[in-house]
Amino acid sequence: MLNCAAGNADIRIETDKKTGRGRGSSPTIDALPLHHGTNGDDGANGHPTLLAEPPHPPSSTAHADLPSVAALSLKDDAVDSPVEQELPDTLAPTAAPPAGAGKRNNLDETAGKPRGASRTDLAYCYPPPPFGDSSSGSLAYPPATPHLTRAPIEIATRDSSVGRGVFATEDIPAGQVIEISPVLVLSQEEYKGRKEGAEDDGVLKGVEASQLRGYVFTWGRDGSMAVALGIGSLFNHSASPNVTYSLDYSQYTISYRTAKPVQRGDELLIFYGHSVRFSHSDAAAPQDAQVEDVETAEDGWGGLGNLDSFDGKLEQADDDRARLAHLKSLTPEQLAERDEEVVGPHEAEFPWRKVTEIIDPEDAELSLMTCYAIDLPARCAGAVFQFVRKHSTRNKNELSHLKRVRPIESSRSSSPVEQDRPSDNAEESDGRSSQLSERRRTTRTDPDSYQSILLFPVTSAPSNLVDLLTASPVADILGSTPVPPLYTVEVPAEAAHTEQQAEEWSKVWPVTIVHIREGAKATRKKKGWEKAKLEWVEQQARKVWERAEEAGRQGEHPIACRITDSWSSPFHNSLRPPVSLVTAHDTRLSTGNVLTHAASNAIDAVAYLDLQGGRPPPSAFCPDSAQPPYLLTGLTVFLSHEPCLLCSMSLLHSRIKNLFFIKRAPGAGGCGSLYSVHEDGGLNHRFEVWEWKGGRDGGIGVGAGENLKLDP
Ligand SMILES: C[S@@+](CC[C@H](N)C(=O)[O-])C[C@H]1O[C@@H](n2cnc3c(N)ncnc32)[C@H](O)[C@@H]1O
Repeated sequence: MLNCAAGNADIRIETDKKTGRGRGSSPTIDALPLHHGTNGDDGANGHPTLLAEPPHPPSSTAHADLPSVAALSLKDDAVDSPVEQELPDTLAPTAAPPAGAGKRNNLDETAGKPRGASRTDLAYCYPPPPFGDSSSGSLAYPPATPHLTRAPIEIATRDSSVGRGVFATEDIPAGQVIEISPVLVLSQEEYKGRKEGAEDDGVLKGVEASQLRGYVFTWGRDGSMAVALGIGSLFNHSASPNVTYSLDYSQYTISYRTAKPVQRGDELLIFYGHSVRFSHSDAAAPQDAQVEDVETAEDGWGGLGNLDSFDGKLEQADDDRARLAHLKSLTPEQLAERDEEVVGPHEAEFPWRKVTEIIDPEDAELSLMTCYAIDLPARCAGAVFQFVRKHSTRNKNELSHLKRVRPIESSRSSSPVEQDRPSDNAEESDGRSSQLSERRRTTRTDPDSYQSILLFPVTSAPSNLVDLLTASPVADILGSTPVPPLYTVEVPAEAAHTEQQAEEWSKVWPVTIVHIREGAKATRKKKGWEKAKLEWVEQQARKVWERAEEAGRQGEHPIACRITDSWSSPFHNSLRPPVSLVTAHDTRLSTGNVLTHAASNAIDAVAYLDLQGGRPPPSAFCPDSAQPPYLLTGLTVFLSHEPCLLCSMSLLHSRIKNLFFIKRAPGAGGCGSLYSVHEDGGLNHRFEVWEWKGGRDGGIGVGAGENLKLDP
C-alpha cells in the first residue's frame, strides 16, 4: 500500500490482498479536493476519474504504515511528521485561467460525468486525438492543473504544441526527489492488443493505438510497458534534462530527482531516449513523426537505470554499421584469415595492459617452503607413506609437486630439528646422527640404504609428530634401531613448468614438472588476441564510456558498467561477437543511495533479468545448459572506471571471468590501485583485469569521466 496524507487531503493507494497489485483493485480515494480531467469520453479507458468530494480532516492513522517509498517522496523538506503537513501553495493554480475557465475540465460538475466537448471549444487541445481522428474529440487541459505534491512544482501549459509540463515554483537544489509515481504495468499483449505470437499485421491495436502510446515507457524485458501515474507522466522531454529518474521494480514506482539546480520558473525536463524526437520542438528531429514509437527507442525513456536491449544479434549502432558492412563484404577465407590474425600485447595496436602482480609461471623464480623430513632405510618407505596419509591434517596433498624421497647422497640444505622439532626427544638425536652418517655411505638399491623422506610441511604437521612416529609401524620395522631424528628442509613451493626450472629446483629437492597444456601453451606463447577480439573489446569499451558520459550529462556521476558474454575464440569471430546483457550507470545522485554504483546497478540488472527469465539463450559457453549460470559466472564486465573495493568484491562474488576498465581510480580502486581483489589468494575466485592504455583519439577516456576523483 502506498499511503500519503498531506494537509486536508488523504490519499491511500491500496493493493487488493487477493489479487496482489491487480488493476481490478481500484484505488481508495478518501478525499480529493480537486478534479482530474478524463479523456472526455466515459472515463472507462483506464484513466482514473477522480470526482470532487468535500475535504475532511487529516486521518491520524492514515500514515501509520507509510512505506519507505512514500516516506522518501515526502522526506526532502519534512520536519516532524511529513505526512501531516499542510499542502503547499503549489496546489493553487498559478497560471491565469484561459478564456472560458469554467469549462477547464470536461466534467459535468453537478453529475460528475464527462460532458461532450466539441473540438472548436478547445483552446488547449492536447494531446491530439490519436492518428489524426478528428471525429473522436479531444479534451482541453487547463493551462495550470492542480496536483498533490509537496515539491515546489506546478503543472502548466506554456507551449500548446508541447502540452502540459512540470515547472518549478521555487528554486530547487540538485539531487532533490520531486516525485515518486506509482506505475501501471501493461503486459506486451495488452499494450500491443494481440496475443503473444500472433502475426503483426502492421495495424496498431490495444494501448498502442491509444493516446497512452505517448506516455508509456519500457518496463520489463518481457515487452511489458508502464505508465507513470501522477505527475510522472507529465514531464516533457529534453536532450539536456534537469531531472533524472530511476525505476524501482520491486515497489513498482518511478522516482524523479533534480539532476542540477533548478531556478524558479524553469521547466522540469527528463530525457526520454536517444531515438525519441519531436517534430515540433527538437531542432535535430526528423520532421515525419510527433514521437517515434517509444518501443523502438533504445531503452524506453532514456534508460536511466534501465537495461540495454539485447537479442543475440549484432548491435547496429551507427558507427558499427560501416565496419559491419565491410566485414560482410569479405569472403569466408578473408574473414577467417582476419579473425585468426593475432595482435601481441607489445604491439602498438594492442591498447590494453593486464593489471596483475602474478608472474607468468614459466618465468617464476624458485620459491621455498619448509618441511619436516626424516632419513630412513628404503624398506621403511611404504610404512612412512601410510603414516603420512593417516596423519595428514589437509585433504589435499600439499607436497604433490615434490618427489617424496631423495637418495641420501644428494646434497641437501637441511637443518636438524633439535631446536624446532615438534616433540621433545632431542636427547636421542646425537646418537642417531652419527648412525646416519654411517648409513649414508650405503647404496639406494639396498633396502637398508637410507633415503631422505618428506613428511609434512611445517605449517600443517601434527603437533606431536615425533611421538606419533615413535608409536607407528615405522618404529616396528626399524626394530631395535631407534627412530632417527626429524629435521627441517627447504623445498620448492611450486611445481616446475620448464625443464630448466626442474633441473635447477631439483638441486634443492626433486621436483616434478607440470607441463603447461599444449593448447594453453600456444595461447600463452601467442600472448595476444585475435584482431576480431581486440576490435570487439574496444567497441564495448567505447560503448561503456559513452554511456558513462551520457550519465554525466544527465547529472549523474559519469560512470557506467556493461556486462557481456565473454569472448571465446572457438565460438566468436568478427561477425559473431559475444552478446551484451546490460549496461547501467551510476545512480548515486538520482537515488540518494550511495551504494548504487554502476557495477552494483549492472549486477542488479542481471539478477532482475534472471528473475524475469530474461537472460538470452545460453551462450556459447554453456550450450547445453537450460539454466542461466550462477550470477555472472563466465561473463565479461566493462567499466568506465576501476571498481571500488566494494564493487570489486561484488564482481568477485559474482564470479566474473574478466574485467576491462578504462580509467584507474588511484587510492580507491580495488583492482590494481588500492588493492588487487581479483588476485587475492585467500578469496575463492579470481578474474583477469585489463586496463585501457590506448590513446584518446577515439574518444575513449575523454570527457567528464576523465579526471574523476573517486572515493574508496
Ligand atoms: C509523457 S507526455 C508529457 C506530458 C504531455 N506534455 C501532456 O500534456 O500530457 C509525452 C508527450 O508530451 C509531448 N512532449 C514531450 N516532450 C516534448 C518536447 N520536447 N517537444 C514536443 N512535445 C513534447 C509529446 O507529445 C509526448 O507524446
